[in-house]
Amino acid sequence: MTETTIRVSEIFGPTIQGEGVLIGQPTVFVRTGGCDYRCSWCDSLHAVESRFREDWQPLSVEAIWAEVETLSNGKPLMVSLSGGNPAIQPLGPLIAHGHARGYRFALETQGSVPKDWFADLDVLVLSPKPPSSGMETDWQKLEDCLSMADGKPQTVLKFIVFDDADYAYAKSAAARFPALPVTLQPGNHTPPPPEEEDAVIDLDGIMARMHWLVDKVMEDGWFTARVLPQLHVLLWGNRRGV
Ligand SMILES: C[S@@+](CC[C@H](N)C(=O)[O-])C[C@H]1O[C@@H](n2cnc3c(N)ncnc32)[C@H](O)[C@@H]1O
Ligand SMILES: Nc1nc2[nH]cc(C(=O)O)c2c(=O)[nH]1
Ligand code: SF4
Ligand SMILES: [Mg+2]
Repeated sequence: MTETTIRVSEIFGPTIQGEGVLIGQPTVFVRTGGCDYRCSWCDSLHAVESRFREDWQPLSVEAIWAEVETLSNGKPLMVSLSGGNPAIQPLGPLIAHGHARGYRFALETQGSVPKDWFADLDVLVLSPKPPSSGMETDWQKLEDCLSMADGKPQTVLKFIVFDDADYAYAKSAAARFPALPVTLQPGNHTPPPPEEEDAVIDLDGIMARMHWLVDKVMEDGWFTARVLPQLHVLLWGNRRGV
């Protein structure tokens, strides 16, 4: 038994990873509760805002693991750690527990809270936030995240792009870390009210921004970047738990 408790908003899957370099890969999500950011367009407010706190459960590693094993039918796969900011939770023991059973771990974070256990991950997705989010990037913290990872996990940058200013941010942030692969993801303007499970998505808007972003990247000649939609949003809209 470990003493660790982790604040969990939801555990779901298996589903496909809908975003970034692992797009399409089967995975179970462990979404932690709580975030040090408040992005204007956050699509996961049910795991961010403190008014949903009572829905977040403090769970032991064993309890989380029982759910992951049930969902994956005991077959090792990639576990996606998201949130909220999963970096504010003590996830080291969970990662060790899963690795011992043949599972792998990818973490999604904005890069504001470095942790030494980042080095134990298989994939680290850093998604620093562009101007449209209303957040400020602490570049030192982002660099500290990379130092903690110590070159061990596959590390990638994922930028959300709504407009020209976001694109310029992605371009200059990527230039700071020339060794890291980049994915660009058009923003989804219609995060659902967290109370509403099935809010209608602005599919035309998402497709228009995807086209705009592809054109932009081609015109700019940024041929090392990958442009990807949120596949799960195209398939299932803003539904939770998919
Ligand atoms: C909900 S966040 C949780 C992990 C971490 N807090 C972060 O932001 O990286 C998971 C991913 O969704 C992205 N995301 C959040 N809201 C979005 C939106 N409205 N449109 C597109 N991507 C969004 C984030 O940038 C991040 O890459
Ligand atoms: N299928 C699926 N893919 C995802 N990629 C990132 C997600 C997230 O909310 O962190 C997410 C999610 O919630 N579902
Ligand atoms: S950092 Fe991630 S979880 Fe936190 S508010 Fe921004 S998008 Fe949402
Ligand atoms: Mg999401």
